[in-house]
Amino acid sequence: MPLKLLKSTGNEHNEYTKDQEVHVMNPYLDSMEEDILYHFSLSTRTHNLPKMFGDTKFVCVGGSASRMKAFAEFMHQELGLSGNAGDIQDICAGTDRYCMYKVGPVLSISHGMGVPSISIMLHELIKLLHHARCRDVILFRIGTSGGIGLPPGTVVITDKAVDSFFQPQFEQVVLGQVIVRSTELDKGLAQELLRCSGELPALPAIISNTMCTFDFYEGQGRLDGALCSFSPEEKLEYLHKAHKAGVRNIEMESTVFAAMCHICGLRAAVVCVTLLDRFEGDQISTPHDVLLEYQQRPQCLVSHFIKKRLGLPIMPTPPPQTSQGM
Ligand SMILES: O=P(O)(O)O[C@H]1O[C@H](CO)[C@@H](O)[C@H]1O
Ligand SMILES: O=c1cc[nH]c(=O)[nH]1
Repeated sequence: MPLKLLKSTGNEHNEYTKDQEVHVMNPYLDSMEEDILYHFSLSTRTHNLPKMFGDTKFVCVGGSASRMKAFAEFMHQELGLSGNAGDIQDICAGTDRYCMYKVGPVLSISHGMGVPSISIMLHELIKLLHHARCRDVILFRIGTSGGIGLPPGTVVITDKAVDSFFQPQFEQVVLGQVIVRSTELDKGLAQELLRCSGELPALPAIISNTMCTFDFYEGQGRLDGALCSFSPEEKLEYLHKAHKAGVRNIEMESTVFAAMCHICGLRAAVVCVTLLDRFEGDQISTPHDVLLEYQQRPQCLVSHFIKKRLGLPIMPTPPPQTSQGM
C-alpha cells in the first residue's frame, strides 16, 4: 500500500508545515567526489542513496541492535506493508558497528551506547539524509533511562536535554577548543507525542528534562560501579539537585542527539522509558520480561505518532513480539 504523509495532525507547532531540507554544516562535503559512510558500509559512489532513502520521513534510533530490528519488524506490521516482516534485511550488513532497517518511510537504526557512538552514527546519518535529498524528516531516539522520582515504566518525552551540570548544552572539543552547542528540541513535537500517549492505554508519559551523562556508573551517581568516590548521602544530594532542576530521567545520548539535530534543521524528540527509580536504588533488578515490556513503550508511542502522521487507521495492536535484548 503506498503511504501518504499528512502534513499535520491538527494541533501541532507551525514549524511542521515547512518543507525542510537536511542541512549539513560542512562547506567541503558537496565538493567531494565520493563520500564513504564508513560505519554504515555505504557510499555515494556504490549506492544510489536518493533511490534507497529519498522517501524517508521518520528515523528512529536506539542503543540496541536487536531492539531496532524488532522495532522495524513491528513497524512493518503496523504500516500494513506487504511481504514478511521477518525478511527485512540489515542495510548495514557489511559492518557490525550499527544496524539499519528501512520499512516504508521509516528508518530504524542502532547507535550503541554513549555520546561518541551515537555521534559517529549521527554524522553519517545526517550526511546520508542530505545525499538522499530527504525532506521533512523527524528523528526519534527511543531508549531506556534511569528515572528520578518516577514509577518505573514511565515514558519521559524530553523537554530539555541537559548535561551533568543541568545545563541545556552539549560541549564538543574541536581542534583543542570547546564548542558549546544548544540542545534545543522541538517543543511542538514533544507536546504532540504527549497527546498521542493519552490515546494509548497503560502508557504513562510525561514531558520533563533528561540528563545525559558520559558514564552509566560514577557519571550517574551509582554506588555499585567498580569505582565509587562518594557517599550514599552525596549521591542522593546530587539526584535531588537534578530533580530540582526539572530532571526526571538520566541516559547517555540525548544532548549530542539534540544538538546535532538542532544544528542540521531536523525536528527531533527523545522518548525514553525509565527502568528504575534512582531514589530507590542503582541496580536494575526488575525481571527481564517486565523490562522488555517497558522498553516497548517508547516504540508503541512513536509507532502511534507515525501512523497518525500517515493517516493510517489506529487499531489496538500488540507490542513488538520479537526477541529484543536490553
Ligand atoms: O536504551 P538505550 O538506547 O541503549 O540507552 C540507554 O541505555 C544505555 C545504558 O544501559 C545507555 O546507552 C543509555 O542511554
Ligand atoms: O539507569 C539507567 C538505565 C538505563 N540507562 C541509563 O543510562 N541509566
